[in-house]
Amino acid sequence: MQYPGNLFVVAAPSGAGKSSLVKALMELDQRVSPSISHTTRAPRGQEVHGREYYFVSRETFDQMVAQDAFLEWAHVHGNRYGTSKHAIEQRMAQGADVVLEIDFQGAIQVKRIFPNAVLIFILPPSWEELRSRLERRAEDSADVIEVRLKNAAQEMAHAKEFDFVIINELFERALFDLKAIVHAQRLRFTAQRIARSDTFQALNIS
Ligand SMILES: Nc1nc2c(ncn2[C@@H]2O[C@H](COP(=O)(O)OP(=O)(O)O)[C@@H](O)[C@H]2O)c(=O)[nH]1
Ligand SMILES: Nc1ncnc2c1ncn2[C@@H]1O[C@H](COP(=O)(O)OP(=O)(O)O)[C@@H](O)[C@H]1O
Repeated sequence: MQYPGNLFVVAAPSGAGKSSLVKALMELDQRVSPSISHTTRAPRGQEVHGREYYFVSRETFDQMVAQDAFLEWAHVHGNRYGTSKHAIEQRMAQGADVVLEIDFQGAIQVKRIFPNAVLIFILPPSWEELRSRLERRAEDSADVIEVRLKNAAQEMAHAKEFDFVIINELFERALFDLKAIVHAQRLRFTAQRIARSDTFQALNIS
């Protein structure tokens, strides 16, 4: 499937820093817009329905699955998460760059539908640091943190299926890497458009 904007998919084990990095990217770059997923997980302290996620019941989620409303969806850490077609289609049709913050299963589904999607995996610098970030974030119970750490190894085994891997040790350095990937993709996209169209004419370049 072709689309006029760029699609970036960011995945990482819980606590590696993907939400912080994506948020910082969007503050610096107004051309990137987020996709708001649906989830059956309960909201955390500061989360707002329609901002971080659409928090829905399992029944509503299953109904949406039955209606084919999701581009992709997956079971993650005991809950369901999905990208609704509605969340991204309009912005993509307008040519916006959209960033999906989803798990590796979703990322692989998206790449099948949109082969030009850029898959970016964020790794923590160490296991100790991953655990201490989850603990310092102080949003999840000890049980939930253990489930997330247990799932992290399996998630990280899929990093090799991604186009880019960023190690989020120093935050500013990782943000620089993420900006560089977005920038490089835009340049590649321009080259692809020129290769398949009369872009020289459209730009008035003779
Ligand atoms: N497949 C899929 N995964 C999602 C979606 N939205 C969020 N996720 C992933 O679900 C996992 C859990 O997300 P969340 O509960 O917000 O916890 P966090 O990873 O600690 O921020 C993360 O790997 C998210 O990237 C989605 O729409 N589809
Ligand atoms: N490079 C970093 N160094 C130290 N702490 C970080 C770094 N990146 C993110 N964090 C912190 O780690 C915690 C987890 O980050 P978050 O973005 O919520 O991760 P994720 O979305 O991958 O679960 C947050 O408290 C965040 O402020």
